[in-house]
Amino acid sequence: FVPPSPLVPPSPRSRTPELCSTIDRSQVQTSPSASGRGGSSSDQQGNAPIDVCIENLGKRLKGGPGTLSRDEVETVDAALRQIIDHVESSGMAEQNEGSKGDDNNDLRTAILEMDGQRVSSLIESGAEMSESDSELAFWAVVKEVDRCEEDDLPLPGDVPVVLHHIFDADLRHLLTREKQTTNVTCMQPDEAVGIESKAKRLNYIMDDGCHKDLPLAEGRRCEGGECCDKCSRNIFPTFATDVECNLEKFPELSSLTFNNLGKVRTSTILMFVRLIERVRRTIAQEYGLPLSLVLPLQAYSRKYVAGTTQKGGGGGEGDFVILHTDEATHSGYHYSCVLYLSTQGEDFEGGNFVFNDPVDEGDKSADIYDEDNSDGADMSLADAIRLVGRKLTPFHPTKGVIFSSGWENMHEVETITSGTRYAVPCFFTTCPVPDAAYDQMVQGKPKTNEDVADDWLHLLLAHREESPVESVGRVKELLMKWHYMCAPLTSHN
Ligand SMILES: O=C(O)CCC(=O)C(=O)O
Ligand SMILES: [Fe+2]
Repeated sequence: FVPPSPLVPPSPRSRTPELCSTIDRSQVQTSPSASGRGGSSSDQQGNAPIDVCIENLGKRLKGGPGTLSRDEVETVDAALRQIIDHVESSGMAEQNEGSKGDDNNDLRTAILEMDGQRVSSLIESGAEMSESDSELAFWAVVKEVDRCEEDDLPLPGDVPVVLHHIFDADLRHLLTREKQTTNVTCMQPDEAVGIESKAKRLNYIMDDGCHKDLPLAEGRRCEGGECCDKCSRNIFPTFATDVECNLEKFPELSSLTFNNLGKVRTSTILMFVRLIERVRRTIAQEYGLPLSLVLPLQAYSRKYVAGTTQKGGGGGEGDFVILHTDEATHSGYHYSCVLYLSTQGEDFEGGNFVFNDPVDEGDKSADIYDEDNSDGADMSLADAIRLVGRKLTPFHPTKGVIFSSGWENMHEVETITSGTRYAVPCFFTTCPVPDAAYDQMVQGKPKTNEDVADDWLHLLLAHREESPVESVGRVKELLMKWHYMCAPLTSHN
């Protein structure tokens, strides 16, 4: 099978209109070949491309995702590519950065030499890893891991140190990108007594179609964890770059589980962990939780194929996901995320991710099934039963959505009508790991960077064939040690 290639034009992200205005506009021309996508509408309209680009960026900032037509996106894309080329070729970025440029050269040298201590001291004294530095560092780590494997050497402590700086930089970069947050009231099942409530709770357990009818009460349930009392939905149109999710570059991303890493290349394993760690840090930041308290419980690639039926529970191929609540699937799931590896409208059609909420009392116009509403009258009976009294908030899967896992965030995936859709659902808990669990491990909590490197090797990067029992034990240890592996020694407790 040929993995779909993400073809979305890079989004403006940190390329701000201010940057556009610092360069000589006369030098920036839209050439159709620059984007490889042919002429843009700006050519046809006869406008100066840079002005059209700024205008379109303004429109996008005001109106949010989906505001721009494909032609407008292409105009922005083509102009931005020109600007980036121009800035890079004239060395302008380096000049503007002044002495920081020297620091960054030192930083890049230290990264390429895999000198973790030097990277740390440069960063402590003010050097910053840019997006291109973190890419450089990522590939330097991949090379180092592969070299050690080839030469049968232990992994040096510098490897996790450099990885921690990449993770720090990733979050810093993400915080400058677009995020759309909707706050919602935390919800949990209402434990009310009474025959009617009991009957509804039983229906909810027995019949997936009755999920929406479960009586709810305000507040978080969060068994055993320390979730914050703020529930929300956060959409990140540029949570990851196209390159980071590229299935040609990281082919095994399309079917990855931590349980089966024996034949997965180092770069894919590291990119997967990097993305999950970015999610973990974003959750800690968004919900004001200590990072050590947020641990992944599950993360895997999920493939949806149009026209197929899901075999077995969770994760099996299929073409939709029924309305559900993640915390109902597992009481330890407190925060959820879905990352998208393929693009709606290019790799597949349909397949919206949809938040599905009860209609507020008195807001009949939001009800999808309204008898006075002609659309409702055209609905099949099955859809009418499914949708009566509900308000749907679909979003076109872009790069990532992060939300609290409780009943305030019931959601579903609409049927994929054509193509293949790849997603990475991941679920995080705030349940603390009891200290006794580490005492039972062959190597308990890591104490030095070399110990941390050893855990990276044995729990993720060893490329070992293993039995199902071994892999279950390894993944359990990996998840329990996640924070110790992904955050510097100073943040261990
Ligand atoms: O693929 C998606 O968009 C959502 C998947 C999901 O909700 C889940 O796996 O729990
Ligand atoms: Fe879900």
